[in-house]
Amino acid sequence: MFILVNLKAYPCDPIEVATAARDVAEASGARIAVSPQAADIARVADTGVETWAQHVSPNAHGSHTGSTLAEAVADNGAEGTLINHSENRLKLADVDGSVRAAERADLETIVCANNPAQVGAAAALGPDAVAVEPPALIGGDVSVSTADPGIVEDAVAAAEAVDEDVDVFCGAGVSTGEDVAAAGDLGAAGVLLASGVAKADDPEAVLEDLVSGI
Ligand SMILES: O=C(CO)COP(=O)(O)O
Repeated sequence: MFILVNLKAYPCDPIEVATAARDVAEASGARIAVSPQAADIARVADTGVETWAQHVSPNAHGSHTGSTLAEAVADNGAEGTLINHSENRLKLADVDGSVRAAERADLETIVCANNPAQVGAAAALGPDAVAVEPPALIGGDVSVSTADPGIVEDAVAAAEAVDEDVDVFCGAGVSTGEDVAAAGDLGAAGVLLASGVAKADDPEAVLEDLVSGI
């Protein structure tokens, strides 16, 4: 199970989370990555933790003010990128363009989707993985794997029907090792989470609990 911590725009210390994630990953052998604000990618990557961007734009080099260039995040240490999110919704054509931009820059890709139908559409674009995250459960206390296990199973089936090589992650409300174990039992290859770590008083303790569920 891959644990990807999306820091969104939370007011946490990205370096504190990154060093905790690095240490827990090293001690446990688990794969843990941190996805900070774009401006923090280089210093988060400097800690040695696996670092992901939260977004890349569909465009390549050129006259694109305000874009987040895939090549730029890769040059600054990102190894992968999230694409699309319930909180940053893209048109399908832009999801496609961002997956292609990430491929050009050798970034691994996870496309986020709200439901199994979107998972199928996203899987057709050939990312490395898709993540199903029901918007109503994002930021809540109950994990998707407990509140709506069927949506995870349906997402796994939807992706498999389109492309067996596309992994499925789940996210929303994940905060414990039990949540991670339940997600794995439902067929997820990893979890995407945010508030459980970004808002924690002790991010390292939460990460240690999370890896106990792998
Ligand atoms: O949106 C999410 C990760 O991308 C999930 O957020 P929470 O873990 O805060 O529910």
